[in-house]
Amino acid sequence: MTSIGYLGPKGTFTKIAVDATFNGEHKEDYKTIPECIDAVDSGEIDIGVVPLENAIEGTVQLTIDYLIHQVRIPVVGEIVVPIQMHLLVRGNMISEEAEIEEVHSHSHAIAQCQQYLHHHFNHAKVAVTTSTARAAEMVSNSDKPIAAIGNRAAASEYGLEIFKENIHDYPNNHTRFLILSHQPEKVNIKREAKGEKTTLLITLPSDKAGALHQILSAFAWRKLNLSKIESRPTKTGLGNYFFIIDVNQSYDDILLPGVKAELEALGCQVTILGSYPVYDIL
Ligand SMILES: O=C(O)C(=O)Cc1ccccc1
Repeated sequence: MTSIGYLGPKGTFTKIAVDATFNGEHKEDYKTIPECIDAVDSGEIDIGVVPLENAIEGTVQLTIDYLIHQVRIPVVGEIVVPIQMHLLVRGNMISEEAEIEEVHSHSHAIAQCQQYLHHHFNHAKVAVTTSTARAAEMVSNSDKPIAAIGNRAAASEYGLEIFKENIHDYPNNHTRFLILSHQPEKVNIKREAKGEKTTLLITLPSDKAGALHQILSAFAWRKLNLSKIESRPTKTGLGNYFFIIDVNQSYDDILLPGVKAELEALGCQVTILGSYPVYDIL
């Protein structure tokens, strides 16, 4: 049976992405994103699902950096999930905000509720956990007046109450999750894809004026639509960057190989991180 690893425990947003995309496969939770990625790389599991980018907070640096610098696993799919953050507490324990002494969650969840926390919980200690569901689990095991930021599935998984709904600072909140696998033939998804993407990792030749402009023109004159461009440090010194570019189409036989050849002729290094379908959970 195909096994799928995810950032756990049960009740994370990642688990919501997995449940909405895969059928009855064996699902294995991991405590951290690197542990999940390592497990795919070593073959302990067939497929891994990890968060990549949130509409409010941006890229999950841990995921992208781990995939660039530590472990290269092809991206075989993307899942886009709507995100609603709630404040979760143990039942019958808390009647007003002022009683809550600590708020726990994943750093990305805390960042998505920054304004809310600033206005309502300046009195409280805010603490980072490995995931939102881990925070919910901690709250359920504690007899202190503390709260977690997480989703409705975590509230029911750990028997918590929703003290305040929808505390994320901006309404159109979505997260992109990556499906990673060395064995694309094992990826069996129960949804229709809504499109295709290709993600490229590009290293520029050093100190060449106009290099980024030339890179972008290679896409532009072929009318290739880009949905994201981001720079990340190469970690070799200040001012050295990779560019990560998402193109809104699959790696075809003509256009994208043409871009790759053109960029290599300019002295760039080009790596294809994946060409994959996109699934939207609505
Ligand atoms: O901690 C979780 O529930 C995750 O899956 C990571 C995450 C955190 C915040 C928004 C989306 C995903």
